[in-house]
Amino acid sequence: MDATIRNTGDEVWAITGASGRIGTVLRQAMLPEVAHLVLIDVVPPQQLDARERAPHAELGDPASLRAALQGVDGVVHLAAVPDEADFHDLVEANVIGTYHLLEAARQAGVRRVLLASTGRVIGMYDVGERVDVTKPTRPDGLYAVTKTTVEQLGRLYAEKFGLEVVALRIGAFKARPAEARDLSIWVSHADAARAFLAAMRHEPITFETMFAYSDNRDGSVDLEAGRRLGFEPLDDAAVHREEIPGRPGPVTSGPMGGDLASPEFTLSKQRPF
Ligand SMILES: NC(=O)C1=CN([C@@H]2O[C@H](COP(=O)(O)OP(=O)(O)OC[C@H]3O[C@@H](n4cnc5c(N)ncnc54)[C@H](O)[C@@H]3O)[C@@H](O)[C@H]2O)C=CC1
Ligand SMILES: O=C(O)[C@H]1OC(=O)[C@H](O)[C@@H](O)[C@@H]1O
Repeated sequence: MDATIRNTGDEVWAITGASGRIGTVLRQAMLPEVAHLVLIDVVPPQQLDARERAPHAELGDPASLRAALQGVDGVVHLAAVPDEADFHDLVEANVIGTYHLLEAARQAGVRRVLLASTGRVIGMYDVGERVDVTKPTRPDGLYAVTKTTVEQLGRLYAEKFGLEVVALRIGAFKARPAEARDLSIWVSHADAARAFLAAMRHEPITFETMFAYSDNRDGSVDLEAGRRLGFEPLDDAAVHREEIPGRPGPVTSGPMGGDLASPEFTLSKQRPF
């Protein structure tokens, strides 16, 4: 099977969660690559370029998503509750919201959808284990459970309905690594942009899963799945080790999810019943 990099210059892409941390960075990286960008967020995106539009749409309203996705070739789906929270809220935004997004994309004739997953879907593996995308998920909390479902919704929409879907398991997205755990899970802004652009351009795609991490020398996820799609990360958290308060070494024991994998963290976010 010959791999090709698609020329996307005349395409229209949409970003959900466009006003958020990752959305703001991807918006800048993607605008030069396409004809138009459609920005979807409950927080209105600021300072629209002439080639950007921001229709009112939200995850809870599938008809609004379908209208916003008319004429769109590719979607980057970032909008979510992005961390541990009450399970009911996580399911509504991340599971039902992603179902609405995928179904709206199918109805609107979108070709490709990139889904934001997280490294926390493998957060119960011990640091030091080498994890590739073929290993079973071991979510470190209820947020991560909803993201494993996001991945499986993507697989279903690819295999049953013919959408091209890539699930990107994003690491800790920060301008610079800020704590010991980041030495293994950091993804720089530039590498995140490289990951999403590669996933959008590569063909052919049916359903793929990849890690969107920087090339951290202390990392323990296998980046080969992304490399096969053309993602070449260029940054390494260890280069910035001296800038991290306390100049820590890499974490050498415990779950990859760190403190986020503790029972207390998850329980503290749940509405009691
Ligand atoms: N920041 C990180 O280090 C990581 C993020 N991720 C995932 O990447 C994605 C983006 O994360 P961030 O940019 O950090 O989050 P963020 O919270 O900064 O941005 C999310 C955006 O989605 C919007 N949004 C939320 N609910 C919405 C709804 N119902 N309808 C429309 N828009 C809605 C919010 O207004 C916000 O602007 C999330 O799916 C998150 O789970 C995964 C791994 C690491
Ligand atoms: O594992 C982590 O630290 C990251 O995982 C995520 O999925 C979260 O969205 C992000 O806020 C965390 O920083």
